[in-house]
Amino acid sequence: MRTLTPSLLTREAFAPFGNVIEVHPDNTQLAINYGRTTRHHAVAEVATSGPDDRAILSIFRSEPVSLPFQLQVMERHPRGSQAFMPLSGAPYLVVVAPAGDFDAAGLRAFLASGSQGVNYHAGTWHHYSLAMERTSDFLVADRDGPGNNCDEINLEPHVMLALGEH
Ligand SMILES: NC(=O)N[C@@H](O)C(=O)O
Ligand code: NI
Repeated sequence: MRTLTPSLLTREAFAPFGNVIEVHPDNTQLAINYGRTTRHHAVAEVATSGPDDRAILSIFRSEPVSLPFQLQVMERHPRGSQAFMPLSGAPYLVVVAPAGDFDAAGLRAFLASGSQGVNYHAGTWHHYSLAMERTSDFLVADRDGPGNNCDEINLEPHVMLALGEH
C-alpha cells in the first residue's frame, strides 16, 4: 500500500489547492482600532456560485485520528470553497489533490500548525477534517445553498497517511 507523508504547510506549496490562513508578513496589513489591531485583510475569499447561495460559518468538532491512518475517501465541493481555521491550537493534517478528474498521483499531504487555517478552492479534492492528538474544534466557512455540493470518491487502492521524519 502506498504511504503518503505530510510536508509542512506553506502558502507556496498549498497554492494549487487553496489558501493558507495565517498571520504572515506578505498579507495586506491594515492598522485599525486606533492602532491596537492589525487587520490581515482578505487572506482568503469564501467562494459561492449561485444566486441563492449563502456563505456560512460553522464549527466542526473533530475527533482525532490515529496514525498511520488509512485514507479511503476523498471529496470535493464544486459549488464553493471551504475553509477550516483551528480553534483548539492543535496541529492537524490536510490531504488534497488537484481539482478536475481525480488522480491519486496528485495526492499531497500537509501538516498544519494550530495557527494555520486552510481554504480549499471550489473543486479541490480533499479528505474530511483530520484532527490529531485531541478533539479539535475548527471554524469552517463554506457555501450553503441548493444542489449537491459534495462529490465523494473511494480511494482504491487505499493510501496510508503516516508522519514522516521532520
Ligand atoms: N461534510 C462536511 O461538511 N465536511 C467536509 O466537507 C469536510 O471537508 O470536512
Ligand atoms: Ni469538505
